[in-house]
This record gives sequence, C-alpha cells and structure tokens, in this order.
Amino acid sequence: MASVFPACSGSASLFQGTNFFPFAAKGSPLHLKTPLSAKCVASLGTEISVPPAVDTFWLWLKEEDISRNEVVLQVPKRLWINPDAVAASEIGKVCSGLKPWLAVALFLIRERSNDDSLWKHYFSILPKETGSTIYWSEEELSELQGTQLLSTTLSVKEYVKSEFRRLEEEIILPNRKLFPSPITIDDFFWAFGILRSRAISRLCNENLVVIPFADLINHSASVTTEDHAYEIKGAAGLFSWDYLFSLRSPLSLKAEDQVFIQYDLNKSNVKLALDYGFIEPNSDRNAYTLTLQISESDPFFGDKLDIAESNGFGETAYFDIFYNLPLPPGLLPYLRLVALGGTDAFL
Ligand SMILES: C[S@@+](CC[C@H](N)C(=O)[O-])C[C@H]1O[C@@H](n2cnc3c(N)ncnc32)[C@H](O)[C@@H]1O
Repeated sequence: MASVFPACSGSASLFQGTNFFPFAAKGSPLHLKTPLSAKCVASLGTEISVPPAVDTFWLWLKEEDISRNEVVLQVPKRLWINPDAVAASEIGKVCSGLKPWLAVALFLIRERSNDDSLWKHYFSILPKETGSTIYWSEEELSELQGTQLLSTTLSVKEYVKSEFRRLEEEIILPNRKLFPSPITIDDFFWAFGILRSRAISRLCNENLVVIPFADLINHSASVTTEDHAYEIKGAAGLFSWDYLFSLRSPLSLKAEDQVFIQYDLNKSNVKLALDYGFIEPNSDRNAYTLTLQISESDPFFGDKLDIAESNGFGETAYFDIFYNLPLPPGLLPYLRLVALGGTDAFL
C-alpha cells in the first residue's frame, strides 16, 4: 500500500541537541520567542496512526510551556518565497507574465541547485516528495479504482504535465543561460508538491507564499481554528525593521509538546490526500466534489455568466458535498442558473 506520509530527507545529525539549524542559531534572521527545536523523528505522536512506511519526520517542539495564542515563531519577509522573491531574482524578467505558482515553482527548482542560495539550509531538509497521490505508482493508484480521488489525481497530473511542456517551450529552453542545469518533469512535480503542501495564501496581500521553517509545522485535527498566521511589522534584526510572518500556537502546550496548527477546516479528505498526502479518520471530511458548468452552447451563456460572476462564481463551480451535512450554500441557485432555459430564462 502507498505511503501517505513523507520520508524525511534531511540528516538527523543536523539536529543534534536543541540547537538545530544554522538558521535558528543565535543572531539568525529567524525569531524564536521562546526556545523551539526542530526534530527529525521516527513517529508522529499525533492522533493519526503512522504506517510502517514512514521513516522519519520533521516537526517543531516547544521547549517551554506556552499558552494559547502565544507567538512561537517569526520569519522576516526577506526569507519568504513568493512572486516578489522571484521578481527580484535573475529569472524575474522572464517569469513576469507567468501564473504566480509557475514562477515560484521555477524559482524553487533553480534555488534548490544553487549552492549560494539564501535558502540553502532550508532546501536541504525539504522532502524529495510528499505523500500526495500525485507521486503514487500505477500499482498504488490501482487501489483507488472507482474513487473521485483517482480521477482528480489523474487530471491534476495531466494538468501539471501540460503546464510543464508549455513552460519548457516558452521559458526554459529559450533562456538556457538562466537555466543552465536541465529541468525535468520530476523536478517540476517536486516543486508542485512542495507548493501544494507548504504554500499558504491566508496572509493579507499574499496569494502564494512559502514561509521557510514555519512550514515544518504539522496539522492536527484537534486544532479547530485557522487563525494562527499573522503579518506584522517588527524588528527583523538588530538595526532593521521588516514585515514578519508571525505564528501563534492555537493550543496551550507543555514543554516538549509538538506545535500543531489546522491546515484547512474546509478541505475534504480528497483534497487533504492530494495536497498533503494524509487524510483524517474523521468522517466530516468525507466529501464528493460536484462540478457544475454553464455550457458555452447555452443561448443565455453571457447573461448566465454575468449573474454567476456577480455572485462570486465562474463559468465552472465546484461544490463539496459532505456526508451527513446540508448542501453547500450556492449549490442550488447555481444549479438552477445552469438549468434555466426556454421561457423560464426570461423570469
Ligand atoms: C507543511 S508540511 C509540514 C512539514 C513536515 N513535518 C515535513 O517534515 O516535511 C506538510 C506535510 O507534513 C505532513 N503532515 C503534516 N501534518 C500531518 C499529519 N497530521 N499527519 C500526517 N502527515 C502530516 C504531510 O506530509 C504534509 O504534506
């Protein structure tokens, strides 16, 4: 059976004792409000059982008791990996017209092989792949036959392949000097998986950002709030000020407890498996995603699209239907809009 957990790619010796990363050492740009240590462990210690395929796993541990909402970690903006970091880099110009995730994916791939990268230590501990179903073998995927997870996984893989082919043709090959080392489809899948499992989009003004080291924090179903991430302005060094990503613990913790957050309360188990490579045993996560679309051949296509857009939907809309829960708001009105025809369309 496929592993839905990542194997640890870093070396445990990096983390001997409590002072682990060069980044987290004294005078580093990382702000640790109270001692915090990262460990590469053999078992998660979460409420979710760990299959034998799991080797090791990075996590953050507090070394002192902390109360709920206490700040545990701050990361200055200059370490964030986002479209601004790409724009300021050597590949900024050629990536300016790309979708943000494509630009950041290329940036991740390029920085990973750069020995002088600002994020060198961070890249050394990133997993080679996540447990996402996009990395499962044919044989493993055959276990999913008949499920929505399988069809979604296959279409995501197709989408990633076609985006890569376009990127190769339009950006990578015409700019050989900027991309001296060959970039393979596997590299691109790696970057895609890293972004799906580690990028956040909940900060104000940030649509896609990876916050190195804050992204080591694991998910727990026992955390039921999502308001752990803040962007604040503060001291980013002895003499400098910067925007900081500030992470508060949603739970009060005893020394040596693992710091957990809630990744997303609204993601179904299909999305959790696809994005992170784990699912929750909790049946509230079991959902079927219904896809509805206003057909371009509909005689009222333009009007219907206007109505959909003015209500926050598009030409295609996705609705997660959860087992034993009421239908999502918007599903029935959207369905009615799609189905309206004949004289009803003039009502
Ligand atoms: C944001 S990263 C967290 C960093 C992770 N600890 C590591 O060592 O790479 C998200 C990944 O951590 C793992 N993860 C986080 N919380 C988990 C949980 N409760 N159960 C299983 N895997 C989890 C999944 O592999 C997921 O793709």
